[in-house]
Amino acid sequence: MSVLSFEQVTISQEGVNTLEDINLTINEGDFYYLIGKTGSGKSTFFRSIIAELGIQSGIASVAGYSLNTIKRSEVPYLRRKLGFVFQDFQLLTDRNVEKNLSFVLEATGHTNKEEIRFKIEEVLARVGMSSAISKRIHRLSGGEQQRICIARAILNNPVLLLADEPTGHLDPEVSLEIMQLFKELNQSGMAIIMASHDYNTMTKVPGQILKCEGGKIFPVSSL
Ligand SMILES: Nc1ncnc2c1ncn2[C@@H]1O[C@H](COP(=O)(O)OP(=O)(O)OP(=O)(O)O)[C@@H](O)[C@H]1O
Repeated sequence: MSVLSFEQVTISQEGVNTLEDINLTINEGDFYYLIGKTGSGKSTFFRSIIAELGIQSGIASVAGYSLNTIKRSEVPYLRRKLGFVFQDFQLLTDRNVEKNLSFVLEATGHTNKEEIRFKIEEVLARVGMSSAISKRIHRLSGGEQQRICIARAILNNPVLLLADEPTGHLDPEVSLEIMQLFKELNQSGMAIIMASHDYNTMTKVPGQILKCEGGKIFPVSSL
């Protein structure tokens, strides 16, 4: 099943076309690296997927929502079907792991305490961090913090996970562990698009590659 479909899509910012004529279909279970130089448009692409930037022309849908006709009031529902992982962990460092995760669930409309606890335990098990539930974020290593970010991203069981340089601040060994975790999530059916400059890791955890260059996004067969 397709989780993202872009047909002849153009995205502009302040009257200038940043990305043009994007044709791309991403299906459940796909794993894509998104490569490209600084300023080539990777963030622009992500921002269009989450409906932060509108589509100038073409036809686009993500997770069952048309980006051409989506209403502002529907955007939070679209985003609940997506997960985000960034280079900067963006965790509440003075709170514990459970609070960081319950915060997201409460913000997305969950009120049942037992259900919240159950979901948190479930995602922590998936990222191998069950024993950290009561630990404060600042006591965790960089790799552990990134695992918590991934747990946070999958709380609502997204169909598509967007990761922007998720290993950018991690050493090679820890990066590889994090990549293995992404691979496991992907094997469970979650589609993933990961912007990355980490070619070393990419050779060890292979995926399909999209290149962002000259205002276009297109598949390439090698780095
Ligand atoms: N708010 C904006 N208004 C106008 N142009 C913008 C805006 N934000 C970004 N751009 C331009 O869009 C182009 C793509 O930028 P974008 O941030 O998407 O690149 P990127 O590939 O994500 O870069 P990086 O790897 O540094 O994150 C750049 O030329 C940038 O100057």
